[in-house]
Amino acid sequence: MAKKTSYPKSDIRVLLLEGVSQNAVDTFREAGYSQIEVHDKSLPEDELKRRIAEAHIIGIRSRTQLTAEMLAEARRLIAIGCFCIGTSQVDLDAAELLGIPVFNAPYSNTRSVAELVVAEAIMLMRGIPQKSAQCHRGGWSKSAAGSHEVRGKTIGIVGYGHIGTQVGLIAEALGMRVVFHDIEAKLSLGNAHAAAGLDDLLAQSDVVTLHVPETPATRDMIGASQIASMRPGAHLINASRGKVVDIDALAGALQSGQLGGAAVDVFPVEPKANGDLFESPLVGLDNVILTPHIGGSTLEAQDNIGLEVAAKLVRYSDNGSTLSAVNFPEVTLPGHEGSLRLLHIHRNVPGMLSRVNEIFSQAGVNIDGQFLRTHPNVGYVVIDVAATDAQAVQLKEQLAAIPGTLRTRSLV
Ligand SMILES: NC(=O)C1=CN([C@@H]2O[C@H](COP(=O)(O)OP(=O)(O)OC[C@H]3O[C@@H](n4cnc5c(N)ncnc54)[C@H](O)[C@@H]3O)[C@@H](O)[C@H]2O)C=CC1
Ligand SMILES: O=C(O)C(=O)COP(=O)(O)O
Repeated sequence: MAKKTSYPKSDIRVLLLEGVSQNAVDTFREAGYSQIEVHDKSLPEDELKRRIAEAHIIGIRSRTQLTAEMLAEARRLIAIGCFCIGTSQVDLDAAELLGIPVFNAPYSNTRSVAELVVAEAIMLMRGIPQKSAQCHRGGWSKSAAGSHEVRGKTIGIVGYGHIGTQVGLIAEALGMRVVFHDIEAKLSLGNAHAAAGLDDLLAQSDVVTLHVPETPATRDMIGASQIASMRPGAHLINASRGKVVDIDALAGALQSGQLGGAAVDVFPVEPKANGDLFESPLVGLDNVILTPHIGGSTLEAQDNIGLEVAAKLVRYSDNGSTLSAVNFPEVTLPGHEGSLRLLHIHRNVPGMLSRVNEIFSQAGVNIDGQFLRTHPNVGYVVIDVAATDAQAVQLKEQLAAIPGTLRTRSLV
């Protein structure tokens, strides 16, 4: 009998890195996938190149860099799962042009980051990092000098998205005044209000917290001149991405006392694995809370992320749905029981759909359903047909031969 599916489930290799939750493994197993390789850290570049060449599905967190060069090795890869929120570690455009959708978990660790940030705001405003460091060294300095309640103080949130809004709501419940800055117009939650701009926010905040993604526009968005616009003795929290802050400028401002303190969870360069040496100009500064990129690292968040991203990957692999892909035309698909489903991912050039349909009309095969979405560069069309096994193989080959085709798959 001719082979009807591009990849029967038993042949699909799933590679999960960076200690992705067991929930993800269970989700794949329950869906009938058996070839699941799990690593508790990211892989060195050479090894990753070898492993990714064999994988059909890869799951990573924030450490694994999937550059265009790395993706060029991924000849069999059909989908990428970022088991986190940020996706800047993946070259999303390169993945799209290879016909590979990328999925993430846009909300599952939001609350974990927000709770940590608000706790850090309290710690910083009480001078706890310095006081704790002194006690650890045998010192004792009981004093109220420089210690403040957060009640009535202003928290400035840069990036009022999922995390930023949660921080705002929790901070307001503690009696803080909340101002925010975002490049998009945002609905203010509670009594929060939009600052006139970044400088305005910096000038009125006792604590500034960053919740923007890493983009060309946010790189070094907090440098020496922005720090100079902050209130003398104010505090900075960064649990977004390391490259958003000029870390040398921050270290200078903390040493000089221009800033009162900082809490930093993310760094321009982070160790690849637990146990690797961590180096930063902030090391040794008593007024800084340093954490090893654990904003989203709670058991609750990791369990939810494992379920959410694995379910999206399974759904795409089994059914073709790309709902909530971050780089790809989004198609929500019904089940296709009884039909052959063909997926055709192509460069978005004029005339592609008519070439696709021509193949079915010439083969005398009726189309039961068709779904199309396009992005500026890439189009994704899904065609459900009643076809014999022999027709299925031929149709897929013909679709693959259309110039501009990036990838085809067939699902039964
Ligand atoms: N430390 C950790 O473990 C974690 C860190 N993160 C980081 O936090 C970031 C934010 O996460 P979410 O709130 O879920 O993202 P989100 O996409 O919901 O919100 C980001 C907000 O930033 C705004 N923004 C983008 N560029 C901006 C600019 N140049 N200036 C001002 N605002 C700008 C956007 O309009 C959006 O409202 C993620 O991209 C990720 O890098 C996320 C989870 C865990
Ligand atoms: O969700 C994110 O963007 C994070 O930064 C968390 O990354 P992690 O999964 O802890 O490597």
